[in-house]
Amino acid sequence: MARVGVVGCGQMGAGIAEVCARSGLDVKVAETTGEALELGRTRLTNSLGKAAERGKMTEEERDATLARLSFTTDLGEFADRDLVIEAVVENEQVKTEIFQVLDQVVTRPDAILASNTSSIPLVKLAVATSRPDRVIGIHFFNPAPVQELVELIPALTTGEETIKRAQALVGKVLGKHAIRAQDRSGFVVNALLIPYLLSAIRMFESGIASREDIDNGMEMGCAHPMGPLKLADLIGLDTVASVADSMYAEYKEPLYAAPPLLQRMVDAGRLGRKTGSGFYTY
Ligand SMILES: CC(=O)CC(=O)SCCNC(=O)CCNC(=O)[C@H](O)C(C)(C)COP(=O)(O)OP(=O)(O)OC[C@H]1O[C@@H](n2cnc3c(N)ncnc32)[C@H](O)[C@@H]1OP(=O)(O)O
Ligand SMILES: NC(=O)C1=CN([C@@H]2O[C@H](COP(=O)(O)OP(=O)(O)OC[C@H]3O[C@@H](n4cnc5c(N)ncnc54)[C@H](OP(=O)(O)O)[C@@H]3O)[C@@H](O)[C@H]2O)C=CC1
Repeated sequence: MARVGVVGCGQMGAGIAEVCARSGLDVKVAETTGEALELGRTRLTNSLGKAAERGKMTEEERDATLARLSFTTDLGEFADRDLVIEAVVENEQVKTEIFQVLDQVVTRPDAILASNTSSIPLVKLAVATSRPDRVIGIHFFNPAPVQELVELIPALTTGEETIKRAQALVGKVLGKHAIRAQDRSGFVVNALLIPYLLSAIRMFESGIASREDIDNGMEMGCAHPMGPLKLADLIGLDTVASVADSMYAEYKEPLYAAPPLLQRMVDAGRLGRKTGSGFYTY
């Protein structure tokens, strides 16, 4: 799998593209507009600069990584890709439409179409294509260049060969640790993490403690690298709400229901770090 396509260059798309290019793969990244592409390119270049500054790679390696990356606003340029990883907004309709387009444009018969979705059932994306045996969830964690884990989520339709190839890519090529989960909304990590984040938001909303005390509680009391409200801001409050909605739709359990404050913050465009304001100001 030498040629990879990444759709979406937001925080996850940029991180996934960086991870793949750092592992020696030829990576093409697609965004909808030139403006979004420039933002994504800057995000990626800054992250590589930080990696070089922190001694995670040499300046030569950084430049070689950048040389393996190309950018486009035309998904038609993905014809020769061996693997495409979709990382656009957590919206089933948008993702389904992208899978339909990818199915048309990616011409290699053995090419795999993967999604970085956090919660949308993979089978829904698989059946939108003519190759449901070659669709799989490859779910990275934020920030992708730093977190070691990747969840592999085969849909009911995914073939064994696709699972084997995805597993080899994640472990041998990208050097990440893969865990397998069934195609149930939230998989392993978000099924545990999202109710925790929602509980913290409910705790804040009901005035039990300040945002700082909630976050310090989990950072200093449980050695989490960041407290739940800071983490929700890192993930993006729109994404947290969408993941909660998908999980609520799947399980109908109150613990997955997005609290009103989360919904109002999304309505207000306070999405966390990516918009400069969420539970904190950045
Ligand atoms: C929603 C979903 O579907 C799933 C999800 O992703 S849920 C979210 C999962 N993510 C988390 O839980 C994040 C929790 N937070 C953390 O892990 C940390 O706070 C953090 C990594 C985000 C930032 O940590 P920090 O210590 O404040 O930042 P920073 O010092 O810049 O970086 C931490 C390490 O990563 C390295 N790093 C940072 N950027 C890097 C890059 N682009 N490339 C390589 N390494 C990098 C740093 O060098 C540092 O490594 P050392 O400890 O060896 O020096
Ligand atoms: N945030 C996180 O911590 C994690 C998120 N995920 C998953 O990764 C995916 C992306 O999340 P994240 O990167 O955080 O979100 P962001 O909001 O940072 O980025 C989403 C990107 O998708 C782009 N986009 C939207 N529609 C299209 C389209 N039709 N074609 C191409 N690009 C498009 C957006 O561009 P524009 O701004 O121009 O609309 C934006 O750049 C989601 O499925 C999410 O659930 C998985 C793991 C962790």
